[in-house]
Amino acid sequence: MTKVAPSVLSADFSKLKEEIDTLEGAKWLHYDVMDGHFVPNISFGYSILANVRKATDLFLDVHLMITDPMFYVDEFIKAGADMITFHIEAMESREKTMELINHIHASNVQVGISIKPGTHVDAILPYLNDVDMILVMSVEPGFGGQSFNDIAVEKIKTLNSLKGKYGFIIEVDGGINEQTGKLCVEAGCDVLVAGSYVFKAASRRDAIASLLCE
Ligand SMILES: O=C(CO)[C@@H](O)[C@H](O)COP(=O)(O)O
Repeated sequence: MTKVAPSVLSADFSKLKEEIDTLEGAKWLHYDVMDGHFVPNISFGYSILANVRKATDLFLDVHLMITDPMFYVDEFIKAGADMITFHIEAMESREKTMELINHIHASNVQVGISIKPGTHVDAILPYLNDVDMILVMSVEPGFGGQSFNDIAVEKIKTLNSLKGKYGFIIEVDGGINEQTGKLCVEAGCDVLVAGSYVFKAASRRDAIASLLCE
């Protein structure tokens, strides 16, 4: 069954708990961390994540769009992340990448690796046996409300053909709505991140339900 992970980046931060409580039907919450360096935007960090953790039992899917994930990762683990996804483009070597994956797993937190639209799937093939999730970005990371780039669909198809062998799941993020979500699910995607489509909907429950339909 497809999972929907509403992206809290599109919520009204002045009433975060109330906003999270409207997400009926979702089991995951996507939490975008932006450092103003890896991406040209700044969002929120681990202190707010700790408050989000207190406010909800949803699975906290933390997406680190930051230059130095190893430096900050323990803070996000302490704050209550259930899954931590970092970008392959932020990593300088295979050794450092494996060190980060093993470090996160040692704290019993799941690990994802993300690729930007311009990064080929080949970049993450060496890690498929070691991670729980691959996050395919369908927009350039940094901002909500952008249009879906269908380069993601081909990547999802490629990854889907390898899923059975390795056991990871596939998530897509950026420009997801009923139509683009359907394309991704048909290609083999397991988790749909949706920001503006859910938070701007007249009925958030209906928006989430429309993504859950297979
Ligand atoms: O990571 C990001 C943007 O960098 C996303 O999680 C966005 O928050 C998704 O927003 P929509 O494209 O669904 O509005």
